[in-house]
Amino acid sequence: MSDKPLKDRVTLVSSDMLADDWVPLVKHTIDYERRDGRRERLTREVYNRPDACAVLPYDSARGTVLLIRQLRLPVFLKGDEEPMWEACAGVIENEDPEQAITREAIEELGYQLHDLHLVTAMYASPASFGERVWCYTATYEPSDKVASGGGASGEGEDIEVVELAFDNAYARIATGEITDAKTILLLQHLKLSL
Ligand SMILES: Nc1nc2c(ncn2[C@@H]2O[C@H](COP(=O)(O)OP(=O)(O)O[C@H]3O[C@H](CO)[C@@H](O)[C@H](O)[C@@H]3O)[C@@H](O)[C@H]2O)c(=O)[nH]1
Ligand SMILES: [Mg+2]
Repeated sequence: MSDKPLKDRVTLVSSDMLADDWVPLVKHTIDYERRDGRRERLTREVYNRPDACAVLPYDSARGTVLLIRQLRLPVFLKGDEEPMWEACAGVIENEDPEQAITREAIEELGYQLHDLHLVTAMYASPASFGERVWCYTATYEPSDKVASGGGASGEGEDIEVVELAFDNAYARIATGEITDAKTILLLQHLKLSL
């Protein structure tokens, strides 16, 4: 078996743009040297979504968390027709991840959060997306509500903010109601840290 590092076994041959509307979808052709030394030519399609951030806010005095619900079209089209349960999340624009999640929390939840804690920066679906999601927990209390939340209606966002007892939210993983990976990760992280 080869002990060459991966970077010396991958050669980019070509990159063809298949779509470039919302974000680019690019078909890459590479020459790949397998671990056994054999060479092969592969194609892989990469959907270049930007990095993102997500947050699970927790009020320890009341034992509650804030989640959101909204339409996610790929999920809806697969037949999961209830609004998706998720942690507040958004794309990182020209800002650092903490600034991004602070902004998203005000836009989507209507809350100014405190004690941001980075749990992990994960690749949610690495076969097709280079997108890395910076996942945070945070604290909040009722007096931190500073805006209406709900997302940017001008951009088609229609976000329902739901406050739940943590145990109620956590139980919805087992029932199959909560299926979003970053949300499950954050709820499980909080469960382990309580
Ligand atoms: N025109 C157009 N607009 C889009 C499209 N996809 C998303 N948008 C708009 O782009 C904005 C993105 O909102 P954000 O809050 O920044 O991102 P998000 O949709 O919540 O996505 C976040 O969560 C996803 C699920 O975990 C992540 O995949 C994503 O990277 C990000 O973290 C929304 O206004 C949405 O309407 C599209 O294909 N076309
Ligand atoms: Mg969002």
